[in-house]
Amino acid sequence: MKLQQLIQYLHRYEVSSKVNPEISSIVMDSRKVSEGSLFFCIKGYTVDGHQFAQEAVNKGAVAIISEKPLDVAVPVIVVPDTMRAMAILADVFFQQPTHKLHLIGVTGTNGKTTTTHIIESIFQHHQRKTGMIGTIYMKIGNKTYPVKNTTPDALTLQDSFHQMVEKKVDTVVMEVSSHALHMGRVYGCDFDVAVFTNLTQDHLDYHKTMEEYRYAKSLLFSSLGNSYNLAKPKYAVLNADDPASDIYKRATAAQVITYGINETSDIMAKNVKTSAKGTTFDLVYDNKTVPINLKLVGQFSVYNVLAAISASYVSNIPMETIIPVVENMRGVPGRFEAIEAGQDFTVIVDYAHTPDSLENVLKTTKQLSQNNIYCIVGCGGDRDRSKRPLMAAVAVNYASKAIFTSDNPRSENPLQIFKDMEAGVKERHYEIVEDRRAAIFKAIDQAKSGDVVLIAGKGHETYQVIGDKVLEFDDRKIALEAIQSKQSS
Ligand SMILES: CC(=O)N[C@H]1[C@@H](OP(=O)(O)OP(=O)(O)OC[C@H]2O[C@@H](n3ccc(=O)[nH]c3=O)[C@H](O)[C@@H]2O)O[C@H](CO)[C@@H](O)[C@@H]1O[C@H](C)C(=O)N[C@@H](C)C(=O)N[C@H](CCC(=O)O)C(=O)O
Ligand SMILES: Nc1ncnc2c1ncn2[C@@H]1O[C@H](COP(=O)(O)OP(=O)(O)OP(=O)(O)O)[C@@H](O)[C@H]1O
Ligand SMILES: N[C@H](CCC[C@H](N)C(=O)O)C(=O)O
Ligand SMILES: [Mg+2]
Repeated sequence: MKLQQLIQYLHRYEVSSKVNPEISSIVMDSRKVSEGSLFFCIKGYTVDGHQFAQEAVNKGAVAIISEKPLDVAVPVIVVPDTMRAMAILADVFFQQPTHKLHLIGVTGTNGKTTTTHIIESIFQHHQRKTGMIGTIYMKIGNKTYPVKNTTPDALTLQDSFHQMVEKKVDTVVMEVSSHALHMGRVYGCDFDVAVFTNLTQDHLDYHKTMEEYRYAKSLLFSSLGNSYNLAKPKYAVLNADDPASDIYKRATAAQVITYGINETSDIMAKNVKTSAKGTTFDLVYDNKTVPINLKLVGQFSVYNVLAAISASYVSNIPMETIIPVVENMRGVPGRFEAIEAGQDFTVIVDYAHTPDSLENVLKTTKQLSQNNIYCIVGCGGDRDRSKRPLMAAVAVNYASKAIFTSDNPRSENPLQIFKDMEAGVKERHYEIVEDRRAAIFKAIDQAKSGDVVLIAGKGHETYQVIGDKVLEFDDRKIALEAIQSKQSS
């Protein structure tokens, strides 16, 4: 595509030259520039990408998109906001891939990764070729690709959609984080179905207030089509039991379908019964009632399943296809994942890293065992500090033995993170073991028959970030080592 053809999609810009080179790639990282690239200067949180313009030109960039005039030997297109320009041009450059896909976006504080996996599985069983983008990986069919963010920047995102279209994917299900909505990473995405899981405290380091956080999530619903198109109707799938849904309902012009357990909703679960073996409920929809038998445990799983059922049902997948898939779902990596090596106590690795998710998981754990519950928990550094005392309080309230340990301390001193956690706990019913491996070994060593050890916070993560070091670390492997070491001693 030629430069001048591409930039005509920008609303407001000034271009320093009429030169019209062919654009071979669009890039936001100077280290990835090659001959023929169009380079976007992005003011980041760490550095200002404008300082890499010359380096980009040296590497072969044939034009630069910038927020100020630059003294370089290639055309400079000055725009008010390079991030916005990048999202618009990425959509155009990759030939508006989301118009060719059935795109389902899932937002909410907890349950996005789990819900997207259930939706993916339903569509796959309906013989659809799927793509998935989220916290754990990007997937095309069953092939996985590593990711840096839950919802990637607009360039990576549109490039991924383009690759999916090339590989004949017809349906994409993706997690849409509040950061992404707020930063405009999903501008240009033509969502067909937007799903809301729930809203509880997280990310106040970034959004500052719950109102701002709630507002960021509303952007997914307000971006759904404003005029009704019979051939491609848009749907907002909302959790009737979460008060934020009232706001999202008003934010969207799309058809609204609700799901829930307590409030009357279009797709409802009644008579929910949870046990260690699974969960049963009556699925009530369209004046029908169908008994459901899940292998997934915990009431929170019912919500994720209802959200996935609703998103699939409005996408015209018959319930006869949907129901057996949800009944056979065995879970998602690092989400309530049991580590089994023949021991007589239960070890669960889970990604709970918010007060609400930790509470949900601990409640579920308590239903599974009358014996001691060990909870190993930490809080990530350089993230919402105000959730730390709340998470600590939840751990101490629900567990028989809480062990505070390091999660990803990042640039923070772990001792300061423990201090923030301890502020939420009145009595000292907890222990601090800074080294996560030692904490896991300690709990597993002490666990007796029938006890449960919950290792919370890192789930599928295979690393631990301490300072600027990214060290290999996988809760699941360490837990297995600890169980085996106990068995052989
Ligand atoms: C705060 C934040 O969101 N930061 C994102 C941001 O990084 P940044 O602003 O630090 O970038 P930067 O390093 O300052 O670089 C600025 C620009 O200069 C460029 N550059 C940089 C160096 C160089 O040599 N040459 C060069 O051109 C960079 O490519 C970039 O375009 O842009 C990067 C590229 O898109 C993101 O990967 C990065 O996410 C970081 C890793 C992050 O941790 N983000 C979190 C807060 C986040 O977004 N989380 C949500 C999930 C939350 C949840 O679900 O719980 C998510 O969607 O992942
Ligand atoms: N519907 C739910 N409500 C509350 N907690 C949940 C729910 N579903 C899962 N959880 C808990 O939250 C944790 C994270 O779940 P999941 O990874 O699906 O959420 P996510 O929204 O993708 O999180 P992230 O924002 O970090 O990507 C799980 O390990 C579990 O402890
Ligand atoms: N997407 C979440 C992941 C948190 C995972 C937890 N292990 C941590 O490092 O805090 C975040 O960036 O806040
Ligand atoms: Mg996720």
